[in-house]
Amino acid sequence: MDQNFFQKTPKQALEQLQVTSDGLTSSQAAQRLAQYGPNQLAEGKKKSVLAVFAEQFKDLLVAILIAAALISMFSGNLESTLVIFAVLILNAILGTVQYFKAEKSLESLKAMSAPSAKVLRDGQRLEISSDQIVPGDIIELEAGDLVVADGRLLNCWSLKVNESSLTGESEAVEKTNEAIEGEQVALGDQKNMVFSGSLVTYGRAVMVVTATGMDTQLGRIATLMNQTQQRKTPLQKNLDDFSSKLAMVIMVICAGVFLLSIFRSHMTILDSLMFAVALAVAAIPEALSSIVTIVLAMGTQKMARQNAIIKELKAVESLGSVQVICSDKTGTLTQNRMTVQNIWADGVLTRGTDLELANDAQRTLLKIALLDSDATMDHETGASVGDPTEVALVQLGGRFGVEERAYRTQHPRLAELAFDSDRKLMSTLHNTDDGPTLYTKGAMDVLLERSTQLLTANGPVPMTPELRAQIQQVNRQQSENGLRVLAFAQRPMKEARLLTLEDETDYTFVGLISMIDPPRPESIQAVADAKKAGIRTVMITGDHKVTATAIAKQIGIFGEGDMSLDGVELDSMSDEELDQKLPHIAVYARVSPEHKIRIVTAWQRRGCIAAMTGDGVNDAPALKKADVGVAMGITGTEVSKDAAAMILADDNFATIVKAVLNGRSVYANIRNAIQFLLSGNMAAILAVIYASIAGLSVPFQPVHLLFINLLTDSLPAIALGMEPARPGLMDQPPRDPNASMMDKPMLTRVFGQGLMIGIASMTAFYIGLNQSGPALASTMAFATLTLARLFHGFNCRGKESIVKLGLGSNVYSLMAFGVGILLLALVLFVPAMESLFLVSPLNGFDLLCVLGLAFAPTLLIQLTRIFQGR
Ligand SMILES: Nc1ncnc2c1ncn2[C@@H]1O[C@H](COP(=O)(O)OP(=O)(O)OP(=O)(O)O)[C@@H](O)[C@H]1O
Ligand SMILES: [Ca+2]
Repeated sequence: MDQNFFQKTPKQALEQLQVTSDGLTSSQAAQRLAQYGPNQLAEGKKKSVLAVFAEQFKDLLVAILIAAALISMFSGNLESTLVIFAVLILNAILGTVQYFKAEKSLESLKAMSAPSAKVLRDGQRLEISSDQIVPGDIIELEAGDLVVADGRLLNCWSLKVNESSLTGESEAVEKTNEAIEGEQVALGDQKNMVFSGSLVTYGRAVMVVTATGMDTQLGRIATLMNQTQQRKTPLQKNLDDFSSKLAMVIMVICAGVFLLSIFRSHMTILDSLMFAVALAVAAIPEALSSIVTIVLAMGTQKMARQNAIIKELKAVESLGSVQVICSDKTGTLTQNRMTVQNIWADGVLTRGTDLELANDAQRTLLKIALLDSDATMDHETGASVGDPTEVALVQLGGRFGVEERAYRTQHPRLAELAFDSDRKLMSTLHNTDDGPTLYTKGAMDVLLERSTQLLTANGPVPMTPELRAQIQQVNRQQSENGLRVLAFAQRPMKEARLLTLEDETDYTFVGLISMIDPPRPESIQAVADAKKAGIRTVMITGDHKVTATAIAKQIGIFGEGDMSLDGVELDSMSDEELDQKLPHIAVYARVSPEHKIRIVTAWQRRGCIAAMTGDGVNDAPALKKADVGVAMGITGTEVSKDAAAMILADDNFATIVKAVLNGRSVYANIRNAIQFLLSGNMAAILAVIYASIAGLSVPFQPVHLLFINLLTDSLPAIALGMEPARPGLMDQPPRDPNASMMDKPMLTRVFGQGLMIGIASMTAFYIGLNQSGPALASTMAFATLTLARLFHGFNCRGKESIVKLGLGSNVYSLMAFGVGILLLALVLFVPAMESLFLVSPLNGFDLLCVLGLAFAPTLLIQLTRIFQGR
């Protein structure tokens, strides 16, 4: 295809792409999708099943196991060798399956958060996933959108685009739709083209797609993007670190045990080696890292079902330790359903419900409200499209039987300056009976400052300090009731022409309209829940300070000793002063997105983990800076979603608090699972070390330990990961984000519980030894160790006794226990297993001993808890 679309006029571009201004037909689109493929960048080649399978063997542990298998083979124990290899292969298969499952779940999360585009097809405006876009599609762009394909601009209104991902230039570029002459024009100078990967920072436009997927400029320069590669979370990195340290310690101990066996117990080298191998196998927690991954993945899936879509796995962990949530007001804490309450013009305040248009000033106010707005409404059904603030205005028009559509056809819009939250104004230019007039609406304080006149029923009068004070008085009174106040003004223009920001001055102030945006009922509960959980909620809003404070009081964010700041006050504060007041500032009002970075940085300077919400284009940097950046799924811009770590599918503040609860419970569950696995391993380690010091034979064969570590221990560990959130979890302060999971209490528990289970196993060993010999001793020790660890699963569900926890409150743990018993019975009682698992038959007495000894540690732990009233 001819690439030089910049030389063509919009009409020529449409012709060449064979599309009308109604967009492609759906059959055309389907055909082009088949021809050009989905609009996405090729990701780094996916790993093949075989490669992933092979990877499972690249592990220190596996090397040790292979060594064990070889040693077994040379000692004439071929069955053992076969079992070890079988187990290794089984483990590798499980690991492979789990890798692809985790990848799939990550992909489905990614699909949920994929950018969308507003496209015109069959003359209809649709919102579709960006990968469905094809060449020839007509796409609408507005501030906050990501450009998802390359395209020629057909029409644009003050469009500014940030192309830094392509050109490295961080300043936004202004675009036009005029054709450009010349053959060779650098990308940066193709002002009538937009490119995939850029961000719309300002204005609006309509483009026709000229290239998609790998045909885009980004596709050409992009080295293969390996987006599916998941980065490890801090916890996973910590555990990797722990594992490698553990491996070192184990090797040292193994060497010690080996030498001890040879020199003190005068064992053969082969037998001594078996000791060392048993110890290594006993100590290495094979299943640990996969179990952490599984629990994290299950956690994100649960969160997604509750409307919190996790984009970065590490957000799950950070959520669990969040100490402060900085939230937008409008739409997140409040319903974003605005209804006009009062209007003020020409010195008269009237209720929105019972007002009649008494004079010209009021009529002008309504006219500006309807013309200087993009919202539309079907006045029969009440269905509306657009920004809720503007919908409220259109609704107001409806109450007088004035329909915005009729007005807008009568006075077409000649030019506009779009709303942005930095400026807090929106302006449009129209032809009126008095010639071209600029209409502006926006924040009261901004607009009043720029007004030199006031419109009365008898025409404009000069603005005096008294009039100003009167308007401010009305504004304050409205805001104190939590109403959002919008101001309206106009300005005659000499000629109809394109607007610049300098035109927004020298206004005739027309009036005020105040509207109510009630808090979401769930917000009040969620803020209270967060508070109980030691989490501070802070409101950050573009709205007026008085309005914001009134709402913050209603929701429970603003309490005794708290204060509110506005953007100007924040600017005048030094960092030291801010740091000092920070804990008491409940509301930041009239802030621009740049302030958000300063606020989040201040909290982080205190060492706090901060979550921050954002929806606009300019919120992206703050979302990236926060520990958990939270974007709005419904009202959020694509740019903000791109920058966030979590997306709220329902825009609801309460969902953040729910996600925090889930984050905490995932962390607690992982900790319990780790404690379970490590204490079980500790039992085996202590038993093996004891046997080697006492000069006994090896209590466990490698195959025994593998059976426990990979099968009977994995199930309860996963069940622990599925433990439902404890009711008291949100009554505690957040955990210290810097504290290691392997803290002293944890290690003490691991050692203590491991010691108990180890003693039980060795007692069984001695009983077997006395009854018959090493073969029975080893079988009894193995059976006791397995069973005791299965029982121990119940102890690790929490710190409370099982009476308090309720045996049935985690059915998975019961199921895991049942399956574990079944597997053990299979090994002990099916004759064919005897030679494979090196077990000898147990009689009734042996079984009774095993049962009693295996249950003893759990009984002891549970009784202690009951006596302690836990
Ligand atoms: N569509 C609009 N046209 C003109 N002015 C607007 C419009 N929407 C909001 N404003 C004004 O700009 C101010 C800031 O709006 P902005 O959207 O940045 O924040 P917000 O939605 O009020 O609060 P939050 O940041 O909590 O979502 C508002 O208080 C209002 O005065
Ligand atoms: Ca906002």
